[in-house]
This record gives sequence, structure tokens and C-alpha cells, in this order.
Amino acid sequence: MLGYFGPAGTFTHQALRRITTEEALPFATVPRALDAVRDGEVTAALVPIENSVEGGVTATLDNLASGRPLVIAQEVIMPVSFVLAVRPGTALGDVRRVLTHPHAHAQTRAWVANHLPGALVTEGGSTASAAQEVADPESRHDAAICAAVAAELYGLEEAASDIADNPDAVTRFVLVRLPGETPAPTGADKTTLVAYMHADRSGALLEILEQFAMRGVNLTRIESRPTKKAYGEYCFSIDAEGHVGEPRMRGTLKGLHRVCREVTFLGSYPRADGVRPKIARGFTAADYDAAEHWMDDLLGRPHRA
Ligand SMILES: O=C(O)C(=O)Cc1ccccc1
Repeated sequence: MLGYFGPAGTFTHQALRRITTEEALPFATVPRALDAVRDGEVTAALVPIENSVEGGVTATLDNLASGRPLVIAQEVIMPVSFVLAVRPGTALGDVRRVLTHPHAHAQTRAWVANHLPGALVTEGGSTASAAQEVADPESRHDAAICAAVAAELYGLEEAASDIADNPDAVTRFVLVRLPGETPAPTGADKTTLVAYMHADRSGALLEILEQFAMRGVNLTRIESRPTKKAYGEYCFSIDAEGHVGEPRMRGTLKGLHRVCREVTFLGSYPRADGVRPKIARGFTAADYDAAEHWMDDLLGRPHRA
């Protein structure tokens, strides 16, 4: 059984529907969904990790970085479109209190300022739980910012639709499982990791970046996050093009292990867009093999497979 950041009607739920039609268990928070994987209650869980407008979903990034080990098995990238959902009969002009998820709030701030200038927006668990709460006639909230499917599911009406400030926004979700054997590279893969640098070392960040650059590995995301252990101490959450099964990525991870205080591997998995990175001359698996064979010759050893 799979789990997801729920309840039914969240954007995460819609993203899950893109990869499976199987029944799945909703969890009200990202940490609860991830702990359900850790405790074996579900085999994997889908959670939001990044948005093209608002950036990283810190609840996910931080839990993956510091909780009991988990790895990403798959990613889903999906456009998101928001509606303002109200109890039947409520007019747009009557909306004073709005409930939604922090990422939905961040992506509709300008719309709310322009169309509901006096309204108070409260951030809550998820967009679907906001819709569920607004559906209660006793609710002190007049509207939820959520997906059209959530409005329908919880019996609300759309007082306004397509209210995102940036209509091209997409959210990235990841399916997370317990660590195990990493599936073979597909040729279009990503690797996610967290690098903790030595705080007292000048040039430590440059050393981290060098490990990627010197092996022709392109980064698709890098964010600094506080380690939460001491003020001023940061780690770097990184996505890079490539798979740990490729020699250039293996070399990068080994290099990071040498120069960092700690490295947390969060998985190598197929990228949602299927884009195969162009590997520069000198960095392909064949180039690494040829260098190994040359070294074996220098040492007078038989070639290793
Ligand atoms: O609350 C939800 O529906 C989620 O799945 C999180 C979220 C919120 C806003 C945009 C994308 C995902």
C-alpha cells in the first residue's frame, strides 16, 4: 500500500493518480507520511518537495535530511492551478477569512491582495484539509484556496478559478521508500543528496561544488538549510544530473565523502522529464573504463570488468 500527503483532493493526491490507480493511504502531514514508510505501514509515500515559484518544501527537505534514512524512488512534476472554494451561496464579496496551505498562499498572494484586499489568509495543513474545513457550516473560514477537485469533493463552489499569480507554476513530488538496492540507471536520472561541510574550513562550499564540476556533473537544485544543531551551521540539499551507477556520479559521491563532514544519499531515480544529460567528452562511463584499463596496464594487472 502507498501513502501520500493528504487528505483526498490534495495536489499530492492528484500527482499520485498520475503514477498509480491503486488505493493509497492519506497522511495529514509530510512527517507522518514519511514515518509511515519508516515504520513499514506503507511501502512508499508521495510528498511535495519543490515548487517552481516558492522553492523547496522545507518540511520534506528537512525530514529527509535528518530523519531515519529514506530514498527517493521516483519523481512527478505537475502543473498546479488554484480555485477559491466557498460554501454554496457565499459570494466573492463576502469572503473575509481564507484557509490554505503555505505554498498555495505563496502562489496566490497577488490575486488575494487584488481581489480580496481586506481578507485574512490563514495557513493550515493542506489545500484539501482547508476545503474540508470550509465545508463545515460552523467553520470560521469563508473560503479555501485549493484544487478544483478538492472543491468538488468537499461540496464547495468555485467563487473564482485560475487564481495563481504565475500560471506556469509546477510542483515536484517525490515517491520515497526505505533504502535498498538502487535500480539501474536509465540514462535520464537524477541523484539527490545532502552535504554537511566542515564549518571551520574556508572554501568548503567551493570544494563541494568542485566535486561535481570536475566530473562534468550538472546540478539542477542547490539549497542551503540550517542543520538546526547550532546557529550559523548549514547543510546543502542538492539534486544533480546522473545516477550513482555511473562512474562520474560514483566519483562525485566518493569525493564528497572525502571533503565533507557527512553526506546523506537520498537516491538515484529516473527524471520526470526524461531528459538525457549531454555528458561531455572525458566523463562518459566508457572514458572512465578506458582510464581504469590504462591504470591496470601501468600496474601490470589484468583488466577488471
Ligand atoms: O496541500 C496540497 O494540496 C499539497 O499537496 C501541497 C501543495 C500545495 C500547493 C501547491 C502544490 C502542492
